[in-house]
Parts: sequence; C-alpha cells; structure tokens
Amino acid sequence: MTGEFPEAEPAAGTVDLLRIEKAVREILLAIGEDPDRDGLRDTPARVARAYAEQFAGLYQRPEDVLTTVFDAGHDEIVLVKDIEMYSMCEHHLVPFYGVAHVGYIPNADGRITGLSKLARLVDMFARRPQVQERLTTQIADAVNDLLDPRGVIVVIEAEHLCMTMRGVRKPGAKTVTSAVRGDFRNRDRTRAEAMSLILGR
Ligand SMILES: Nc1nc2c(ncn2[C@@H]2O[C@H](COP(=O)(O)OP(=O)(O)OP(=O)(O)O)[C@@H](O)[C@H]2O)c(=O)[nH]1
Ligand SMILES: [Zn+2]
Repeated sequence: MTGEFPEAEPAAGTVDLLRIEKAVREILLAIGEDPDRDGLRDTPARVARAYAEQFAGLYQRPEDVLTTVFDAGHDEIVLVKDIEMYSMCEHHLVPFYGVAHVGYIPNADGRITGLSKLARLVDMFARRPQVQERLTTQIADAVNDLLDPRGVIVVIEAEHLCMTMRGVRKPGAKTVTSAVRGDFRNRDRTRAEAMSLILGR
C-alpha cells in the first residue's frame, strides 16, 4: 500500500441491526425525546437499516468491486468525472457529499476496467465512516493496486454538513482533496492535462 492511510481490512460479519436499534433508542432518551411516541416508534429500526446501507462498504473489498478488468490497448488518460458521492464524516457521523473524479493511464498492456467499476469503488469507500483525505487516498491506492496503471488521479470536491449545519456554520465551503500516483505525480504536464479535463466544465 502506497498511501498514508493503511487499507482497512473489511469488517467481519455484518452490521448489527439490533445493537444500533438499542443505541438509537438510548440517544432519543438522552436528548429528552420519547422513543415510544408515534412518530419515533419505528425510528431506531429505520436508522439501523439506513446505517446498514450507509456503512455497507465496511464489508467490501476493492477486489470485490473492481471485477471486470480487460486489455484494450488504450494507453492514454481514462477519466470518469462528476461521480456523485455521499459519505459520513467519522468525526460527527453526519454526511459529506459532492463529486469524485477518477482518472488513470492504463499500463503498456492496456489493462483497463469497466467505467462503472470506478464509480462502484467510490461508493464502496464512501460507505464507511470517513475523512475526505482517506477516502481520496483509498480510491487512488485501490486503482493503483488492481490495474497497475501508469498513473492514477483522484480528486474529490465535497461539502461537509458538520461545517454547514453546526459548528463553524459555513454553508457552501467546498473541500477539495487529491491523490496522485505514478505519471500524475511525476509529470507536471500529465497532471496539468488531467486537472484541465477535471476542472473544464
Ligand atoms: N481533515 C478533515 N477534517 C474533517 C473532515 N470532516 C470533518 N473534519 C473536521 O474534524 C474536526 C474535528 O474537530 P474537533 O475540534 O475534534 O470537533 P468539534 O469541536 O466538533 O469541531 P468543530 O467542527 O470546529 O465545531 C473539525 O475541524 C471538522 O471540520 C474531513 O473529512 N477531513
Ligand atoms: Zn464532521
């Protein structure tokens, strides 16, 4: 693993729905609500199901997702941009969301993957408690490991609800992170070409 953040092993088993239900009931009591009132009665179970979906990526590995790999003899930039992405900030467990751009340059064998698999990879890592920097790095490292490309670039632009609806309250502030590997890291012109493709809207 080349990144600053080591790859987390997938968690064992599955999300413990009952345990989340109990915890959410406790939270409702702790904020002074009545978890047995009509509107809230089913909330703990609903939240448990929602969390199972939002954190499903904890139980997946990149190789489960980036399955279709084939040789196509294409050896220039492949970029999927504006991939909608929703994740959960691990500090406050509220969403951060925005777009991810994932590009790579296939190696000399022209080893490529299905375009949708790049979006699936973004979803997989996004569906974990995250910080944006680690999310960006994990996507780049997974593409790097599985496609052995000449270069990888991942850029994520996101708004963090923890900075919008609470705390510092700065709606509209965008956080931009990037992770570059191989030619995108070593060659200024290659990185500049990718950035102009990404930012040229
Ligand atoms: N680097 C980074 N920081 C994040 C991310 N998501 C949230 N944060 C920050 O995590 C920090 C947590 O800071 P703390 O001081 O421990 O928590 P807090 O008292 O709730 O901080 P405030 O948000 O400033 O009210 C905050 O500055 C958040 O803006 C992320 O993806 N990356
Ligand atoms: Zn946060």
